[in-house]
Amino acid sequence: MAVFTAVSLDDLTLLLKKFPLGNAIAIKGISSGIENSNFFIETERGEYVLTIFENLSFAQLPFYLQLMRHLAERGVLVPAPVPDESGELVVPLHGKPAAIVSKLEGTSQMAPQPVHCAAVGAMLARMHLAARDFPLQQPNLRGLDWWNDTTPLVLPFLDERNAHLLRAEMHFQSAFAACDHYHRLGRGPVHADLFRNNVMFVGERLTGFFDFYFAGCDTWLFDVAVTVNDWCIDLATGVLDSSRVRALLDAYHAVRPFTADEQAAWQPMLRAAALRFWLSRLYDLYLPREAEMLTPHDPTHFERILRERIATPAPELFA
Ligand SMILES: Nc1ncnc2c1ncn2[C@@H]1O[C@H](COP(=O)(O)OP(=O)(O)O)[C@@H](O)[C@H]1O
Ligand SMILES: N[C@@H](CCOP(=O)(O)O)C(=O)O
Repeated sequence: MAVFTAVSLDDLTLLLKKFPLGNAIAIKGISSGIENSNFFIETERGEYVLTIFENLSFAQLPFYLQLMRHLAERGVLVPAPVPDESGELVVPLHGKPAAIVSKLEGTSQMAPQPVHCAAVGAMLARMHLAARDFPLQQPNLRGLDWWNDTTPLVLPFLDERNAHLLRAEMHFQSAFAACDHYHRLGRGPVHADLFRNNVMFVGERLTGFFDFYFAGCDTWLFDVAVTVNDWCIDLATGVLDSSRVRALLDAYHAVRPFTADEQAAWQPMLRAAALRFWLSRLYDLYLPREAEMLTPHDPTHFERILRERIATPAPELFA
């Protein structure tokens, strides 16, 4: 269930009067997704995706939609937002913010091979470079400040072993974020949630990244670590698969070469990326929002990955 706000063909017909897309032909709710109400829409100009934002406000949305537009204009494969007749990317629909973006071809590749990981690594590096001159600023809202705020909220729900892991990792990550080479890491707008379900492929051809609603400004290496921790692991154990890791990192490095500071920060960053999703999954499990309608993701998956990243030396970032 992922259509929280219903939209009829009549509603769409009215909405499209403000867009250069011709008349509405069809609308179909999309059943996957957990945050927003999404619809495939067919218009006289082609197929698009309509999103009603259930939790983000009008004020928060320009960062995400302008970033997608900025990237699309620079040839990065992301959905391009469609402006209405007055140039607005975000419009009201049933009292909530809504946007129309281009529909990506293809489906998610949930069992990626090295060839898919290489395509993701190269596009991620292109994205980081293309966003360097993006003028809007927003921090990663799921960064260290959020971890500091969230840790005391989830600690009471944890057994002693996990509470110890969380406290120790927060201590480690606070020290890491304060060290010199952390501050020398390249940074800019990052996707911050580039999991398998947020990338489309047709066969081995990557057709786009989507779901930019956790994007923010952070280190590029954090984005690489989030991506590797999902694309390059054995899902049952969290152990990194060396051929997929190599394919993703080498393809990234060929577009935006990693630095020595990034090499030094790589293992702590893989831990940071695991901690971020362990914490958000714990928070969603133990402190669900009132409107939450779906089964939360399993936090133990990222607890396992975090323990694994602490115990096992990280693969070389580059040769
Ligand atoms: N631009 C797009 N092109 C094609 N499909 C899309 C696009 N945006 C979303 N989708 C489809 O909608 C589903 C839910 O989108 P998602 O952004 O993950 O929702 P949520 O933000 O609610 O988690 C995706 O799994 C994908 O199938
Ligand atoms: N990738 C996150 C959850 C975010 O969900 P999405 O469907 O919006 O990508 C996780 O796995 O915890």
